[in-house]
Amino acid sequence: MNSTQKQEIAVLGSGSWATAIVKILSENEQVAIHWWVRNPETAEHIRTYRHNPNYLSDVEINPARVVHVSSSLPEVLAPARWVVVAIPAAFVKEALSSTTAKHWLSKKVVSGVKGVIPEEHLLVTQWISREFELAEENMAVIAGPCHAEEIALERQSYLTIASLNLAISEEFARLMSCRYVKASPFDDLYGVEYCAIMKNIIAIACGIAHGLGFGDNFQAVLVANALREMKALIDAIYPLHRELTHTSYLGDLLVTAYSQFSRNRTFGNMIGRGYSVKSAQMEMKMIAEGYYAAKGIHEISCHYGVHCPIMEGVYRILYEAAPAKKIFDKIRESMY
Ligand SMILES: NC(=O)C1=CN([C@@H]2O[C@H](COP(=O)(O)OP(=O)(O)OC[C@H]3O[C@@H](n4cnc5c(N)ncnc54)[C@H](OP(=O)(O)O)[C@@H]3O)[C@@H](O)[C@H]2O)C=CC1
Ligand SMILES: O=C(CO)COP(=O)(O)O
Repeated sequence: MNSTQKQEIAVLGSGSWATAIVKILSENEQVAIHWWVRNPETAEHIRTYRHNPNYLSDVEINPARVVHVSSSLPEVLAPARWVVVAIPAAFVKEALSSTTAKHWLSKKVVSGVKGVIPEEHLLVTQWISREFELAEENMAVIAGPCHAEEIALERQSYLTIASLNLAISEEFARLMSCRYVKASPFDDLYGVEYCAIMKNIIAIACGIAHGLGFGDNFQAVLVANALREMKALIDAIYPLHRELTHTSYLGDLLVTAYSQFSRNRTFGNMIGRGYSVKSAQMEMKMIAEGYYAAKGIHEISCHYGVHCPIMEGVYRILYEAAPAKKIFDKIRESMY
């Protein structure tokens, strides 16, 4: 690429994370962003007023970088070399259903999604790679402890760009680095993607514990035990020497487990306080990915025969209406 050529990037999704990614990428004058926003009225609002009306609405959208906002997926994909997916996992299949392999030809795909594709038991990168006939080496994920709300405030944040192909992670990490974001390349694509999914379930567990009246002492032990659980499952699925103290595993778990911005923790807190799943979901304007992930990870851990008492407990509370207090009494006994 010569120095005047732009990096054409499609960003798919119009929630908080897609908006934050658009903001980060817009800091780089070498990029041209084509933004897919599913609702045509929202797209029109962004084109006219340069703000997403529904999420991170204080963020100003820079027209010099965001050159195209559209509800047509084929239109947005056509010019792009990179495609960033930031749609909650439960809706990815439906959202991409208007496209075929020909729309994705030669693209490099970066997933910002932290969830499993329902019923498929596949990570988002695996599903996209299979569905649109892309090599796994052309896939990457954006991970790390980073809440969209803090990106809106330009608070110093760290991201990990993981791919089987280090050249891709390095190139995209450069595009995602700016004054308030340091993005680093990494090679454990599937380990990072699985951990990012599991930490959302653990955050729900932390929220439930808080809602039930447990304190910080209990939560610290819950998180430490949960980290071992995550390691046992990921090592069974993708055996590899990995230090879970890396920012993209432990850091991501900590921010979601403890942050005031965490959707999953907020959702869990309501469950612990006695809300039904339906009423807690209705209270939330945003998506708690851990709700869907609890089912996917339950099925995957059963398949691999790995005992995950904390994540399993969350699954039983959310999907089998098991009483939270009873499940947490058992978890309390089993932890050390
Ligand atoms: N928020 C964050 O800080 C971070 C989020 N992530 C991940 O990013 C992904 C996206 O989450 P996030 O941006 O937070 O989500 P939000 O809760 O902010 O937004 C929800 C998004 O889901 C869309 N949506 C709702 N229902 C449907 C549907 N039926 N079909 C298609 N789309 C639908 C909404 O579209 P509409 O507005 O049109 O209804 C909206 O764009 C998740 O996997 C999350 O884990 C990762 C890192 C940080
Ligand atoms: O996946 C996310 C951030 O990593 C979003 O979930 P939380 O808002 O629960 O942290």
